[in-house]
Amino acid sequence: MGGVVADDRTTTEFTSEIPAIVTQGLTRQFGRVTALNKVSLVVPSGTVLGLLGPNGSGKTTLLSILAGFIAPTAGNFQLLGQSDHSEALARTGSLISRPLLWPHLTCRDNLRCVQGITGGESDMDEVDRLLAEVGLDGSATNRKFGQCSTGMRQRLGIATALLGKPDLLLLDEPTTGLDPEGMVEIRNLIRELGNAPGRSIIMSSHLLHEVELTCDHYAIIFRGNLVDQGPLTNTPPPASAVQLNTTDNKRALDCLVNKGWTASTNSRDTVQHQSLLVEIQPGAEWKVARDLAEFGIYPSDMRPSEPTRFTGSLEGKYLAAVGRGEVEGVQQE
Ligand SMILES: Nc1ncnc2c1ncn2[C@@H]1O[C@H](COP(=O)(O)OP(=O)(O)OP(=O)(O)O)[C@@H](O)[C@H]1O
Repeated sequence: MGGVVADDRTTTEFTSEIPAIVTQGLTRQFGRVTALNKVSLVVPSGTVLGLLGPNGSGKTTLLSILAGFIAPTAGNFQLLGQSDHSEALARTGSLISRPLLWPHLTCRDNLRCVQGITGGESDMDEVDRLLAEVGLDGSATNRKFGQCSTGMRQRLGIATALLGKPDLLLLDEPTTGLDPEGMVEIRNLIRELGNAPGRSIIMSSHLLHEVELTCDHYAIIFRGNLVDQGPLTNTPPPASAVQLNTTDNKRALDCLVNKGWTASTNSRDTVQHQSLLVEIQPGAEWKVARDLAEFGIYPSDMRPSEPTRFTGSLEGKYLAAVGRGEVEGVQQE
């Protein structure tokens, strides 16, 4: 696979103070369905942000609004620091659905056609550079699109998004439908693309580990609501966790969070159903019990939790955010 052409400067030097994207109260109705509900998201410049959420949570809707394909019902957003999006959209590349190109044309001719359609001059240097960048150089260049594998088609789709050297890339589930090897290749490609100076990327995914492997920021969207966002740090998992139940888990969760505990509903708990999971240091169960007792809440059941349920990981953040959404009754209207 060809590498991304980058100069000596580091990404950090290019990281602008101006975020790549700022949305304020972004809302989109489809009839009675609220696909997106007052989403206020910040994507720092120069980052690769993973937009996580279960099926139907609003990821495609958000990306489609940012790409200028559909309008929000309410709210607004700045793209590359600009509220007037036309200029910023010229610096934005997107791959929102599967690439639908011409099956009887080669990869090279397909890319050249898209270059023409999107207003670029015929620039074969750019076409060949992009084919190399996404790993479609060599014999792949002249393969007909209809004879390409799903992974190759996806690469060509990404190449179309890269036309015009965009500063911002919007990729909707770029690894969906690929075999494991193809997934790894596309993830590596996205990481490489994200290393280009000043470039920001949002990729949606419903795979936690994919976002962990590929991205440096995350945002979690649940039933149209943004429930968490932040940087992805490689913090080691906490030493321990405890699972507990009370007569009012919703109130107990609020109390624990107020007391500074990292706690969530344990949605993997198929036995106790919606018990709580609290991140603790070994032997600190008594502190949790003490803090709950302050609110007159007494755990009916406390037990050590499996290590995979630790809440410091992205999985923990996801379960906590989705758990909060469920506890708070986040709904699609
Ligand atoms: N054009 C449309 N007309 C009606 N409802 C729509 C339309 N587009 C999306 N929706 C609804 O909006 C909600 C969010 O859909 P969206 O496709 O944005 O979610 P998603 O997170 O991208 O899901 P997936 O991972 O399955 O692609 C869903 O309830 C969906 O049915």
